[in-house]
Amino acid sequence: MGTPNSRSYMVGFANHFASEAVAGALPQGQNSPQKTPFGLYAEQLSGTAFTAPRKENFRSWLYRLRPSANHGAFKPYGKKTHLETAPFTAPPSPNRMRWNAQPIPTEPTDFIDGLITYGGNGDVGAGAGIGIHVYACNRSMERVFFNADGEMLIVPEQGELTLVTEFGIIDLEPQQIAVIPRGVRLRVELKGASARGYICENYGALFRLPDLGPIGSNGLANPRDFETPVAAYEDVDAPVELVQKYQGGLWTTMLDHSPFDVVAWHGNLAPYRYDLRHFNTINTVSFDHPDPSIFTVLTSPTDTVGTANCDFVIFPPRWMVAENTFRPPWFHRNVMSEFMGLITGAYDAKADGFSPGGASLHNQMSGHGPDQASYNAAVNADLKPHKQENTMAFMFESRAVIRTTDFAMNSPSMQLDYDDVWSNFEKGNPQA
Ligand SMILES: O=C(O)Cc1cc(O)ccc1O
Ligand SMILES: [Fe+2]
Repeated sequence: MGTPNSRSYMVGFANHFASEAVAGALPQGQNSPQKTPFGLYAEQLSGTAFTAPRKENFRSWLYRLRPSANHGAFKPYGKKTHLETAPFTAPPSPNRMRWNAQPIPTEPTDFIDGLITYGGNGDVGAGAGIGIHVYACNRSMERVFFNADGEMLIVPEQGELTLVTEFGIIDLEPQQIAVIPRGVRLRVELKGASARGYICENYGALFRLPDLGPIGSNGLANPRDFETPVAAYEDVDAPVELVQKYQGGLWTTMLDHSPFDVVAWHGNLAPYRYDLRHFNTINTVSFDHPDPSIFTVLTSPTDTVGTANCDFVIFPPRWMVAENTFRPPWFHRNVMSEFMGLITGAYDAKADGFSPGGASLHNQMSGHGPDQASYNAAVNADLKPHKQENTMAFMFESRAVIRTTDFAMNSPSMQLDYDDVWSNFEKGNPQA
């Protein structure tokens, strides 16, 4: 399949965009005229209920060569994968967990077959919670995928990708992220020999920018740094497999044409990418280590104000200037559950053992914080301004406990001695 070459983006977050790959393809002044330009098929794609309040309402109109209804029955995918979906039924573990990176497969493996679920929470059927996956693959997809269960936040750690979508084409590299809305057809192509990264599958409310409160009207992830591709389409009449994830199961059917046949579209539901290096980091210039919510890039809220279905939080390069302060993350026990990954470099709370492609899970109320080497270095540090460089860690933080899969629990990459990073701290001495 040939990939069209156009690579242009429109900027802004949740904008109402309009884009046409062929001039005149978008109907003017209405969505579904009796006869559309060029005989294209008008189709609405809804990301929220028709009746969602206007500021929460996301939908787009697509104008395509064929209706996407033009397909046969889906059959169960058949092949065994490591993909799982909430509700996760294994008893949740109170233990802290950490994993080394998953190896790149040796067998030919594309993005679909390279998905490995670590865990998640909530219930896909109820539209709440998240699934947490890693992808590790060594082949471009020669088929098409869509996820009916939720939007996908893709966080590459290794390897550049081309994301061919119904809305256009996104180039994606480590330190950038992309969000693919629920249902949007996707072909993940590799630019190099392999690729690896993380995925947060969001069954709940759509990701959005967090409120800024007293920070004001600018800062953190700025809306203009989000990029949505312009319309680009394939006119290919050849068989192609279409795989969907539906209520946790994978299903497959054959199409006789490329589903990337959207010539024009308009609306506010569309894939986007964001470069984490554009994050405008806000932090203390006086003392103490603030809560990590200052690093929130995107949030999926719940009905309980301030209590997220998922916060996507990053730990970007930044100046550390706090005076008379223990600068790394403190010891803490959190009501929210924390899944972390590392895109590059080292993380300031973990001197070693947490490596790029690796992961950690600190579930609700589990005590965690700096390891001993990080602690000792921080209490003895000369507190001059210090630039924390070459680092990019992230966290998927969620209101509900993250239940792990059997695969994650039994993976050889799991570090069975993780508890030891906190076992040898010297006792405090109030008598001293
Ligand atoms: O546990 C972690 O490393 C993530 C984290 C970072 C931080 O700066 C404060 C709290 C927190 O949970
Ligand atoms: Fe934490």
